[in-house]
Amino acid sequence: MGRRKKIVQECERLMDNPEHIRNIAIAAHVDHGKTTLSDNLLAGAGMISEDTAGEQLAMDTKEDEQERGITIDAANVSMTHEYEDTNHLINLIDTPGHVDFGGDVTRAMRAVDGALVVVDAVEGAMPQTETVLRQALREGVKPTLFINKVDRLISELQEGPQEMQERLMSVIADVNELIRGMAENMDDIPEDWTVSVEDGTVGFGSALYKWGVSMPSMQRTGMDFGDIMELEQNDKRQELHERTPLSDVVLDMVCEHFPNPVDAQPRRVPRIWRGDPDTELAEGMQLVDEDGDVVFMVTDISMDPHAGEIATGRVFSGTLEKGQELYVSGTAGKNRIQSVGLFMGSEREEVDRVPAGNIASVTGLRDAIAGSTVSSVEMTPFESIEHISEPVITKSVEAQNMDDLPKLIETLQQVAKEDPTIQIEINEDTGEHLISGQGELHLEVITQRIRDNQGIPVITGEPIVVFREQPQESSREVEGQSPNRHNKFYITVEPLDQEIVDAIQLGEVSMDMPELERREALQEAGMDKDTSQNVEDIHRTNILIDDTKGIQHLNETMELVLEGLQEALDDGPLAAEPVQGSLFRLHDAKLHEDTIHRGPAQVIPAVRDAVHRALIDGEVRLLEPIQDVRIDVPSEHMGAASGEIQGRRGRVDDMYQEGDLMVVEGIAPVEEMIGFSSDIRSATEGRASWNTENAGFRVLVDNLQREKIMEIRERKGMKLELPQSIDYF
Ligand SMILES: Nc1nc2c(ncn2[C@@H]2O[C@H](COP(=O)(O)OP(=O)(O)OP(=O)(O)O)[C@@H](O)[C@H]2O)c(=O)[nH]1
Repeated sequence: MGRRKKIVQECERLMDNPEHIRNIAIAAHVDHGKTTLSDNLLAGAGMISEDTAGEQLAMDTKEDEQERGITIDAANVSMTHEYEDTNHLINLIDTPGHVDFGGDVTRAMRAVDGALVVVDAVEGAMPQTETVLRQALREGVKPTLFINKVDRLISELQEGPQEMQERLMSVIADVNELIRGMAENMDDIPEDWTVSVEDGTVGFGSALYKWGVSMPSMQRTGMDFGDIMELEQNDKRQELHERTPLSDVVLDMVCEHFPNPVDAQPRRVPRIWRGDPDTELAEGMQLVDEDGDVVFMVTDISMDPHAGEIATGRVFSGTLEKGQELYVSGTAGKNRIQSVGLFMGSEREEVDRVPAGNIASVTGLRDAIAGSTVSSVEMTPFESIEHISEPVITKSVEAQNMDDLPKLIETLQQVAKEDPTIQIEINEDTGEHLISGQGELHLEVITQRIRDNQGIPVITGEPIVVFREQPQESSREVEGQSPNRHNKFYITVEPLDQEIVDAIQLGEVSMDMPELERREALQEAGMDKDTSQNVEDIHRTNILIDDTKGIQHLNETMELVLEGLQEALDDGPLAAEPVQGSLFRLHDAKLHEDTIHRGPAQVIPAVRDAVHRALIDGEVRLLEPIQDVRIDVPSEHMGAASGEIQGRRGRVDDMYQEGDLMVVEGIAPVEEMIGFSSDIRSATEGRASWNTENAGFRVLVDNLQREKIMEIRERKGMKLELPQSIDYF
């Protein structure tokens, strides 16, 4: 029997014993070495050869990932590891580090109970380190730390023991400060989730040279830091690897410090599922009961040329088997499982069954999307997976040949299914479709995959940024009238407090939650009690409050009112961009006695009209997406680097020295950052490394408002005039 088959068999044997399972993700800032580390673990588990680990990048399976040298899709692998004389099953997900693919990280966290956060010893904790820690904690996933590239401190930077120790301690202190800050507001996160060398939740080493150490490993092998420095300095890396192999150190840490599903699920389930806790179904999830009802959360959808669409995710209860007919949340009817499997890096191995507590990949769930709840009985779905960042950039895609149009539409629908951080607008009339995503690279990768993998020649437009509209002040009460003049709505708007906007964005407040819970969450975010009791709708990050009393027929008309509100908010009054962060109050309404005269054709335009008028009266402005920018450069290029931010309508907030480099930090509009990569490279002779992170939306400066609004209106084929009563620019 082949080695691989043996590993699969061993995995199957261990799947029924949740105490010996660990579901983990490896996450980090881009280029800190996750994929090289994962390769080491695969080699340690005997799945790829020791020699090629780190060169082969077994987890970056797609051609474009190998070409670009970065991870784009999260990849799964199941492996076994012997710890304290017991074999353990480890289901591991390697996640992308580039900010554009953050959606994959968020989804991966739903499937796992532990996150190994990798930090580059030289660069230290970086913006993406903070983001992945936040993503982990929000899902109730326990972090541990691996400080990578320690070889560089020794061989390249030639640091002495004292200096090196100080640097490593400061990385640990930074990571702990982040964890403490985030966990402060999360009641169910245990206090001891900070990491420390002493308790073995921190490892150090070099993924490239395949060695690693931790306090327990040093005690076991008898090696200390002095031995390591000596071997590394004398280029005896092979010996170092043999005496203290990275994979053993990390996998021991995983088995010792990450919770198994039996420990994790009772804590995690209440955080991610709001169904009735006193049911058999809930009990099945709490106990990781393989004989319970099937509950499977899909965290990833991918396409396999042979097997078709594969849904990967976490089995929280019951056992997945071929032939089962399962409900898929948000869709009618059931889907039938065609096959059940495990991922072994790029390849999927079919197995007979996958019980609770494991990560499974199944085919046949044609209605599932990333985020679906799949179950044997109808149930409250899991909380939706909140993505930290909204799409900020859009590109149009058109098929070069009209004959390809149906295939292109199908492919775009598939893309939307696989990646919820993408938004797709399909326009069958013009054939010009819009893809919105997290950044230039995100869209580039998707369009390239449509071209290369699907073989559809497409024409793409220039990337354009996504805007928002928001009122800046409280409006007066305005009236909106129906075309037949028999129905009237009286509305005001005011800007919504940022704290409430954040709570909506983080999923802490939603219309899906029980009313009492929602009220409390809103009050906690600063809303007064009366207002919180009258919330009628939350759409995007806008709230409608019903302040009316005893108006006849309003209840039965409310659905149409909400439809009008939502339409008005999806296409704001300035440039038909989405409205955000506003609070509307319905003060009064006059409705016609007869239903016939207060149908959709009357009520929807009346409300839409009132909403837009209120926004205009509330000094609505265009908002543009901005990014935090951090550039690391040698000091002689510091001026050029800060110039690159300032020259883009940006602002430099801080400049300081870190090691032998200068760090320039600031913010700049996403629109101006298009093309930044090549400009910064040439401005600094390729010596800069940089990182950008989406940082929400900001009001566009006044002197660009009119110009930008007109530009967008023209692009959308709207009338080239400002909406009535906007004469204040
Ligand atoms: N010197 C040194 N280089 C390393 C080490 N680990 C990784 N690298 C190098 O760092 C670069 C990035 O490594 P990857 O493993 O691709 O990093 P990653 O975090 O997976 O990157 P993304 O998946 O793109 O986010 C590669 O050139 C590696 O060879 C290490 O321990 N020491």
